[in-house]
Amino acid sequence: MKVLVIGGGNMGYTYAKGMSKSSLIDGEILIYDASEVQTIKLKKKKLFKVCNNLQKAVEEVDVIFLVVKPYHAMDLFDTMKSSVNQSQIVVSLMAGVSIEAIQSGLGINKVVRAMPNLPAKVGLGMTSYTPSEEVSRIELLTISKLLDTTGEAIYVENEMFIDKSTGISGSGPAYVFYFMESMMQAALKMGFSQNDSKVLVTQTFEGAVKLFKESDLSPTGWMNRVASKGGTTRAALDSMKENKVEELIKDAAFAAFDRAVEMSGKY
Ligand SMILES: NC(=O)C1=CN([C@@H]2O[C@H](COP(=O)(O)OP(=O)(O)OC[C@H]3O[C@@H](n4cnc5c(N)ncnc54)[C@H](O)[C@@H]3O)[C@@H](O)[C@H]2O)C=CC1
Ligand SMILES: O=C(O)[C@@H]1CCC=N1
Repeated sequence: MKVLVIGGGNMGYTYAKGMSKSSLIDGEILIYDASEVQTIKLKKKKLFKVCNNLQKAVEEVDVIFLVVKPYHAMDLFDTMKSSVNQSQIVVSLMAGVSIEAIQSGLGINKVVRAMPNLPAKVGLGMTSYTPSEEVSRIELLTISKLLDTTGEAIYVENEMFIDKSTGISGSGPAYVFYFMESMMQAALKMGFSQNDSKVLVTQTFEGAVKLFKESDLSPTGWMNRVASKGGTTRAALDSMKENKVEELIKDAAFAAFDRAVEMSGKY
């Protein structure tokens, strides 16, 4: 199977790199980026066949990944439209661009919409995906195997769940970094060095995630294991409760979901 990735930035490069290890790929992954600077950078990596002619590249492949920013989608569709064909599968990693917009923009039917996340860079990505009805089961299985190369991939029932997973896993790494930054700032304020603050916080996150993954205990169950009655953790958790931190985090995730829905109406 021949695969072309369009848009070789953060996500496009990461997914192309992950997929290039897959035995499903016939030869090298083709990659195209509209920016000359990015094209030079991609060529230096020597991992893919970097293309200069988009139309020619589109005609050569079975599967096309769209990994440009949503606001570049329409221009890209106009450039590609005359080169795509009905047997090709188009996989979009773009937030907030609907399957219908892709089908009508390109004049094709087989579309898989997916929501990736940045930890795919280290093989720990989380991708959700959903197909248009014209994609067969076998074709979907193939696409899911490609997405699996970057971490975990789950099928979701419909596009609303793609927008929902944008609010949880797509944007989610930024919420985790926000929490990490806040804890690092607290550590610095207490007098720890930059380096010690980083180590204290990173190891705490990594350890907590590993504990959680390796057991059936809920997050509340684990919180109760850390917190002693009348102790330090309870003081912190009470402070978070009083400040309604849980509500604020939920609001943030819904703000991202709402924005994804709003964008889908726009593009
Ligand atoms: N960065 C993230 O954490 C996540 C990003 N996404 C989605 O991934 C998509 C790409 O995001 P990033 O990789 O972060 O952006 P990016 O800006 O790093 O990469 C986009 C690339 O597309 C290229 N480009 C622009 N117009 C083009 C065209 N017409 N043809 C070919 N290449 C073109 C740009 O030169 C750039 O290298 C977005 O649609 C975003 O919604 C989804 C989930 C997470
Ligand atoms: O912020 C964005 O729009 C993209 C989608 C999810 C993460 N980054």
